[in-house]
Amino acid sequence: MMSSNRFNFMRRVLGVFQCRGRGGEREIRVVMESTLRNGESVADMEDKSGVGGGVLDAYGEDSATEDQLVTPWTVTIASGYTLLRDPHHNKGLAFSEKERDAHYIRGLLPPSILTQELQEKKVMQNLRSYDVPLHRYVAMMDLQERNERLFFKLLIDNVEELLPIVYTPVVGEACQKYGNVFRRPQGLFISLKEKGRILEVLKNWPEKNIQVIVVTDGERILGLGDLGCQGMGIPVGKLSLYTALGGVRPSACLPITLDVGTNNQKLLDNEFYIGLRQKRARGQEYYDFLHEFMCAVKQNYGEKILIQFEDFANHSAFELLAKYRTTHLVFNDDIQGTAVVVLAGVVSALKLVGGTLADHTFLFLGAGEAGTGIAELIALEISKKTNTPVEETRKKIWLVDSKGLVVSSRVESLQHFKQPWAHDHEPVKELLDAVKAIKPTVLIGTSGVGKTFTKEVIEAMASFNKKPVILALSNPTSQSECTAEEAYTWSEGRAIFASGSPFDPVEYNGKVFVPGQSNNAYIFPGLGLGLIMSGTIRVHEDMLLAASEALAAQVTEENYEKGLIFPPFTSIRNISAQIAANVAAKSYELGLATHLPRPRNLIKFAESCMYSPIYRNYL
Ligand SMILES: NC(=O)C1=CN([C@@H]2O[C@H](COP(=O)(O)OP(=O)(O)OC[C@H]3O[C@@H](n4cnc5c(N)ncnc54)[C@H](OP(=O)(O)O)[C@@H]3O)[C@@H](O)[C@H]2O)C=CC1
Ligand SMILES: CC(=O)C(=O)O
Ligand SMILES: [Mg+2]
Repeated sequence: MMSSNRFNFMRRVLGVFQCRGRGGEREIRVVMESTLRNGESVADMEDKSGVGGGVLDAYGEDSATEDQLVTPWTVTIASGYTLLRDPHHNKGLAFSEKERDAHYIRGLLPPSILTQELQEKKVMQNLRSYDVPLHRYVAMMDLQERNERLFFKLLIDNVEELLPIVYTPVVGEACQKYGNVFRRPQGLFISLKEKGRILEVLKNWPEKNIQVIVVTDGERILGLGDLGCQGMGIPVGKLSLYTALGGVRPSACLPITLDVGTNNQKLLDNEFYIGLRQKRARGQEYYDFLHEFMCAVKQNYGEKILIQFEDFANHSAFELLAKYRTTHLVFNDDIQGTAVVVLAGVVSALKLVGGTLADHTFLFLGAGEAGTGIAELIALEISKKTNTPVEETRKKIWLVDSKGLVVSSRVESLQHFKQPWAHDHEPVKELLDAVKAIKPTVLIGTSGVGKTFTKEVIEAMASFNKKPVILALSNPTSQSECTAEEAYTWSEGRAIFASGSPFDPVEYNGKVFVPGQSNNAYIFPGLGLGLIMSGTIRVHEDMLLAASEALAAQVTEENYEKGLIFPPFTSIRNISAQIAANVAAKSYELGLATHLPRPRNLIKFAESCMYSPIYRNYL
């Protein structure tokens, strides 16, 4: 039944496009015909989706019933100079002779025709010639604004080299200097000035079929603090990873910065600051503004729009997540995405250090979003695996904040998210003393403060652990609790180390150690794809555990031999497909998926959803 519906749907699409006979539409017709010509059965087609840029009921015409009103959209075709200026369609020197004639671009380009591969080689060569990392960032942003497919091809093919540019650490510097590097809008800026008109502002964004929003209010950008409106670099960077690492179509991604002011006086005094020049709105004014935003997003894009909260300060992050998790498809990357990646890393580390999760003792420096988020997911996983109440499994997890060890005598003055971690213990002020008192097997840095894992701290960890697990998660590199070199040297080459921002391999005593990157970038692209492709309406904690399991399963013997607890980013698209499939499977199991019927092979389905950056041929 479904097979013939899908088949009819395709026939109908063909009919519409043929009778209109417009160039841009003929392109879609060809895609459809070649799909059918590949000899795949109609049943195979059910395992494919339009999420990745193929077939979508973009204008709602196909899903509308006969008595519903639809907007009579017309498609205008970009040609000539406009085509060269349109980043979605521009191919630069890769336009063929035929395309140059058909689209009125002859003479607007020099005569040479390059392949996409040669263009890629040229851009990489140019990028590598810049010594200043920020210049590479600006060059990448320029490319994204000029030729989107080439940008994503570069990012996908050179992920380990370019991730540190478009993402941490360089994106951190870009945010600090965003006023200087800002060129063209890459997302929506919604400020307090737009209060009461947020829906109207959303409608100004040119793309209509948005599937994922990454939103920040800029108050805790990486470990760099309040960068106000200049935090925009983060949603832009995260969403470029949604496409490059997770295969979500770029046109379905919308970066948003909510500008509610900043308490960063340096920015307020900076003549190039791009945001509102006022102190942050707090309390009712802030939450009313956020509520208007959340309602407007749902009204404009529907129930299944995924909203990723990013780099909010913890005093709003926990509250927003708690408030909207039951009414919207939301997840907080810093609390939940980080937890998923770290749980996967710790589970893989067990292969190297032995024991089960329940056998280990965890100590965190930093009891905020990342710290308590990770702690809670580890406690939940142990609880599920050992059938022990989570109140019990929390007892082997300890946290240190800026005032020292989180203990029961402090409970009255602790923020609510720290309270479950206030165990009975005498007060301990310093991390080193806490390490000596608790004797953790796993030490995790989520403080946002660099250089806090001192020589003494690492040596103490190495004194009672054969293989201490040390995760310095704070970003960017300047805020990392220690460097890879410090971890390996001070532990005499015994540490199992990973960090939030990348470090180069380290040679110690004639052996090369390859540090892993423990970053939520492993998770949110695949998790998001899994939610989108299954039409999931709410995020459930079991989906987080499913994502974590999928990531841990991707670590190979070869990786372990190098001391790695994460697979390399070079296989991230495959990893994302596995994560997406596991997440979607859980969603179907929980009855939270609306894309029905459930595709039989979820991995194949995830792969078929993924955006490809290869140029299309224009007729
Ligand atoms: N690798 C990854 O994937 C991710 C990394 N991160 C990084 O983690 C860091 C923290 O983020 P997040 O948890 O959201 O931030 P929060 O602000 O929510 O938490 C920071 C925590 O660190 C504590 N802290 C601050 N200074 C010190 C200090 N000198 N000694 C001990 N504790 C201290 C704070 O204590 P108090 O509560 O007393 O103020 C707070 O508990 C950032 O650098 C961020 O980039 C975040 C998400 C993902
Ligand atoms: C990686 C990330 O989300 C952070 O540092 O905030
Ligand atoms: Mg973040």
